[in-house]
Formats: sequence, C-alpha cells, structure tokens
Amino acid sequence: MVSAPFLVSAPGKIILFGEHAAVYGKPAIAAAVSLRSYLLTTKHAAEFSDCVTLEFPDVKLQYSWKIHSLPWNVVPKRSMDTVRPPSELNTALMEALEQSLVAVLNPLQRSAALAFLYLYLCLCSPDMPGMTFSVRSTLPIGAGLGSSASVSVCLAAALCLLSGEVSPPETKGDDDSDFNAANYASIELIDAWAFLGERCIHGNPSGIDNAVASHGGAVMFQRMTKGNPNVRESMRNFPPLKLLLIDSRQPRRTAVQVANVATLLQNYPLVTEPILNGIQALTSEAYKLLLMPKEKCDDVWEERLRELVRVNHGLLVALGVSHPKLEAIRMAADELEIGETKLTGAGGGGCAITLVKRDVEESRILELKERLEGHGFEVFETSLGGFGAGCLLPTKSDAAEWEEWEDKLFSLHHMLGLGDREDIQKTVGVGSIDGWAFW
Ligand SMILES: Nc1ncnc2c1ncn2[C@@H]1O[C@H](COP(=O)(O)OP(=O)(O)O)[C@@H](O)[C@H]1O
Ligand SMILES: C[C@@](O)(CCOP(=O)(O)O)CC(=O)O
Ligand SMILES: [Mg+2]
Repeated sequence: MVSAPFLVSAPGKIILFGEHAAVYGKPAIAAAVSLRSYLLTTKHAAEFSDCVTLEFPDVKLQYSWKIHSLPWNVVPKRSMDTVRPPSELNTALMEALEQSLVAVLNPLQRSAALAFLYLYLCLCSPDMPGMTFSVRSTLPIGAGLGSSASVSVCLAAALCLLSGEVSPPETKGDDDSDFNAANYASIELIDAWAFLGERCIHGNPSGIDNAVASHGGAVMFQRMTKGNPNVRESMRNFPPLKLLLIDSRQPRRTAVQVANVATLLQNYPLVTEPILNGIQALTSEAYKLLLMPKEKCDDVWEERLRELVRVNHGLLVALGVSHPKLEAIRMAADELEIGETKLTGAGGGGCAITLVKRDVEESRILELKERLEGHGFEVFETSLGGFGAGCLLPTKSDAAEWEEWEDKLFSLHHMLGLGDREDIQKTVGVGSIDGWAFW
C-alpha cells in the first residue's frame, strides 16, 4: 500500500479514425500523445485530517468534504469472486452523491468532482487520513484529446495505489516491450476503474480513451457488444505519421456531442446506421494500411490514408459533430494543399488533425500555422505513442532524500496550482525528470 505524497500521470490521445462510431461497438484507432495530466496526492495537516480536498485549478475547482459526511453507507459491496469493478455505475451511489455535490453547479467542475467522489468512495475507506488531490493537465481541456480519460486514469491509479488494489510499477527490462504480468494486471484494473470515471464525466464512453491513457502506445479498440469483451489490439509498429494538431479553441463537452449523435440515431436509424457502418469500414481499411510493413508505406499508401482521413471527416460532418471553426481549419489546410484534415475526438469544436503530405515544403506548413494562429487557433507539436499511466514515488531509503523530496514537493504543489503548461512539463513532466515508472 502506498501513502501520500506521490504523483501519478496519464497521457491524452488522438483518435485517428472511428470516433463516435466507437460508442456503438465499431472499431477505432487511437494513439497516446505526449501531453498529459498529473495528479499530486498529499496528506493534510493534522487540523484538517477529517477532510478530503480537491484542487482542480484547470477547471477552477477547489472543494473539501468532511470524510464522514460522504455517503459511505450506500457504497456497493465488492464481489469476492472478481477484482474488476462492474462496467455500469451504481444508481444508488450516484443518487447519494447528488447530495454531496449540491454546491458544485458548473458542469465541468461537477463531472470531474463526481468522477473523483465515485472512485474515492468505491476504493477508499472512511478511516483513511485526510488528503488533497491536485490535478493539472498539459492537455487542452474539452478539446478532443481525452483530458477526461487522462484525469480518470490518474484518479483511478492514485486511489488504487492508496487502497492497495495495485502496487507501484515493477521495473521492466531495458527493452520497453518486456511483458510484466504484475504490471499488466495493475494497469488493467486501473483502466477498468477509469472507465467508471469516464462514465461519470460523459455518460456513455466507448472506453477507447481510458484504454489509451492507461496502456499508452497506439491501439485498435472495439467496445464489447452482446457480451463479447472489449478488443484492444496494440499496434506496435505504428508508422511515423506527419501530423499537425490544431485546437480550434471552441469549447464543447463530449457528453453533449455523444448525446446529439444518440438522438440522431434514434430519430433517423436508417440514415445514421449506414454512416456508422461507413466509419467502421473505413477504420478497418485504415487498420490494414497502418499495419503494412515499412517498405510498403509508399506514396500510394500515403494517399490512401489521406483519403480515409477525408472520408472520415465527411461522415463526422454528416453526424453533425463538426463546427464552423473546424471547417475553417480544414479549408485553410486544403487551400494550401498541405494534406487532409479531420476533427478528432467528439468534435463540435476542439481539435482537428491534418495528415501532412510527405513532400510539402516546410514554408507552406509555416504559412498554415501562421494563418491558423492568426485566427486564434493553437497549433500543437506532439508525438504519437509513448508511455501510458505511471507514478513517481519518493524514495524512502534515507531521511535526507525524503526531506529533499518533501521540499521539492512543496514547490511542486504550488507549481501544480499555478504554473502554465511548460512549467508543469518542466517541473514534474514525464520525459523531463527522472524517477517516473510505468505499469
Ligand atoms: N485538468 C483537469 N482538471 C479537472 N477536471 C478535468 C481536467 N481535465 C479534464 N477534466 C474533466 O473532463 C471534462 C472534459 O472532458 P470531455 O468533455 O470528455 O473532453 P476531452 O476529454 O476531449 O478533453 C472536464 O469538463 C472536466 O470535468
Ligand atoms: C466521441 C468519442 O468517440 C471520443 C470522445 O473523445 P474526447 O472526450 O472528445 O477526447 C466518445 C468515446 O469513444 O467515448
Ligand atoms: Mg473526454
């Protein structure tokens, strides 16, 4: 069992093909990005030891509950036969949590606090010491890059560590592909709990975002249907793709976009089902292309992939999840003949990706960036694939080291509250400081 203080982190993702259709059991392809969420867990001072506190400055939420005021009495008993949580939320607990959240009205804050409380009550116990859970993301929030899932994975990982449901990652061999059964069991459990966090945040998630945020890398994911389990194929030799990631900065909530598609499907099943089937077919085509050996990834291969990006976007437009700002991004990339563009994630705003032609001159890409930034859009540089969930624990081997860590942690605490994206990345970031270990 791990005790505070410690940090956990999980990445965001880019869905390359298949968003929305993924909710209906169709395959989708996504990869982790280097932008991540970080969660710092610290113990309260003695005078606040009966409180649990959330510090979520990215959504301007700071809130404390008296631990004993929370509805521990309705927490569902865990089945002894299985360690995995059920995939449905418990209605009685959800209803009881309404009471604990009466003062948190903003939907962005409320959904994040609900995800925390649900997981906290299910995984912890009322006799645990008072703690603060501070979250910061280097990801844009509500922009299609899976910030909700990366936060859900962080919450699940921290609470599973505190409750002893999982152990910190065991060191893998030098080769990152080395399989470690204990780590695998831990990350599967974190993924399953994070799915419930995602459910709290947006109702009907497919599970692809939490799968990528937990496991990292690139995956083809298909949600379970009719009792068949989820499929999660790790795509190890994912080809290097030249992508631009552009945030339209148009805020939207995944919950709303997913609900709009559900309404369209209900009102026009004969129209909407073929669109979802079309997305399924193109994702399967893309999957075959992305698994091709490197020597076959020629110009024709590249053009095919771009065509599929274009068609996927068109079908998402038909589902009603684009936005004039996303269309402006697509048109700018089309005009400069940079490549093909699609929205990524739930749409309605948020991010688009452009799959850049290999032979496009850098000057044209620069021109596109300038045009987009001139319109108030943000162009991100990020790499695909990479680590999934991990944690950073203080080493307890000697007192001096511990003190040094506590000092550092104190400044981290402020950094997590105040710094901008670069500060966070520099101070605690995966890839910036040593000590991170991954499941
Ligand atoms: N850094 C964060 N701190 C607190 N809550 C967050 C953070 N990032 C995401 N969330 C939660 O996730 C929600 C956004 O999720 P969603 O609408 O699915 O968009 P996306 O996952 O594409 O960013 C926010 O409204 C909030 O509840
Ligand atoms: C629209 C959807 O396919 C992806 C949503 O991703 P995001 O929350 O917009 O990052 C929903 C899902 O698969 O859960
Ligand atoms: Mg989300």
